[in-house]
Amino acid sequence: MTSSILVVDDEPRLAETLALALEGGGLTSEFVTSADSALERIEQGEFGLVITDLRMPGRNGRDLLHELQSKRPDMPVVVMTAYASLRDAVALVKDGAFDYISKPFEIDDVIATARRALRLTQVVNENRRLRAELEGRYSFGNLIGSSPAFAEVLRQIAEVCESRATVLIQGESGTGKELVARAIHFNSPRRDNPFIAINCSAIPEHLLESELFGHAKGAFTGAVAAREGRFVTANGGTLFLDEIGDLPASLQPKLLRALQDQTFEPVGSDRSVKVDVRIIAATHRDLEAAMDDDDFREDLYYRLAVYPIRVPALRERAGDVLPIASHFLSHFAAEMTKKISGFAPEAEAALSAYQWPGNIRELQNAIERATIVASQNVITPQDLPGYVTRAKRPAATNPAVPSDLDGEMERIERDFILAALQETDGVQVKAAERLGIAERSLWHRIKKLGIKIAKTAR
Ligand SMILES: Nc1ncnc2c1ncn2[C@@H]1O[C@H](COP(=O)(O)OP(=O)(O)OP(=O)(O)O)[C@@H](O)[C@H]1O
Repeated sequence: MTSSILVVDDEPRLAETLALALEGGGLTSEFVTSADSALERIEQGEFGLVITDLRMPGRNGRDLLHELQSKRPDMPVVVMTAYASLRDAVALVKDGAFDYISKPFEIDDVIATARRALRLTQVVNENRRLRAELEGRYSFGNLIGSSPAFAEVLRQIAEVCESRATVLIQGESGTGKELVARAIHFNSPRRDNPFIAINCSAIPEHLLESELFGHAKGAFTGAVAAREGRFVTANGGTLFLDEIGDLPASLQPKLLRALQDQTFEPVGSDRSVKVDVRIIAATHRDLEAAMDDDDFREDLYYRLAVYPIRVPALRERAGDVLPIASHFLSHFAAEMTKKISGFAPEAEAALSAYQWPGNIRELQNAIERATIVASQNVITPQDLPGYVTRAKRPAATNPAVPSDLDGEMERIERDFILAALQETDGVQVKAAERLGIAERSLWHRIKKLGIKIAKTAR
């Protein structure tokens, strides 16, 4: 038990009395009478605190502290000493002991010190547990997918995670861009420092600057106190700028400078702040098209895209649909305590055939809903949303190898765009939504493919 205390004193009577007194205070404790037996005991059991006498024959309290610092760096050690060697005890606290107790002591003081030390152990353990959980959650193991398109993403994560290079993650909504960013952070040397995410499109323009860079007291109405921005909160770690394509033009130069020099001034302040932050940005927008339209600064784009990663849409990694669906099914079935063993073959066929314009997020929602409505021990097509089972697509078994891949791809793209426009009566915003792409990107494709839209249909 990590809340147990080990008392070490060469005077057996004193050691026993202290151990009993601690027990009397509601704490668990044991005692030993030498540093050697203490080390042996610690090897066998879990202790949350060691209280040791300083002067002992053989290895003394100082030796024990040093030994524990290398073997169990998180274990707090409290040293006890008679008044005459108080200076030594104070020196040991500077050296890393948690605290000291001078003999003779008041037992209540010892209990209070022990409680404080045990609380520290608890916090350290809790922190370690949470970190292990987070690392587990974002380790590569939880990024599901083995299709060639996704394997390339995993390879890129592994390649870039060790460096501090700025990464630009591009991909449609719901493809897992944030998960990729987290995987990079939690596999980087910065993993013990914060991962801070901010969505540039969710915060009004006038607040975004202070959100990112902080503000001085009185910088604007309502700024009653100075506040640190996300750049400072993320110091030493990673700042994830989601939807960077929506960063207002007015803030782009300031971000560029922060990226170049790791320096900026909080709003309303002329004092520069220097930070050490790794930037990972993501967008579902076509930034190159935005650059062409002068919506996004070219210099900022190149600063961000030092290492670009493109996360494929789910329809480009069709082989991953069923493994990801099964992952979500086990998750939701466990959460809802339902016994569902898998998918009926017809349900699998429907899931595989559907295009998933909303990508993994759409798949996740569909599986959550299916788990709720399922009445058998497998998911049947009736449990899936109607638009999934109704969607028709020719079976892609043994497709003929085209002699002109580019032409063929354009034909497929044109067919999908025309179908979406037809379904949405030519309303481009809706068609783009249906296809899971930005309206601007749809417009570019329409232009590129020379698709003619009837005048009435816009
Ligand atoms: N490879 C994967 N394996 C398992 N789950 C995934 C994977 N990729 C994404 N997910 C899950 O899909 C959901 C959407 O992922 P995420 O939020 O990272 O997407 P996004 O691209 O950042 O979306 P948006 O652009 O809308 O912000 C999340 O619940 C995430 O856990």
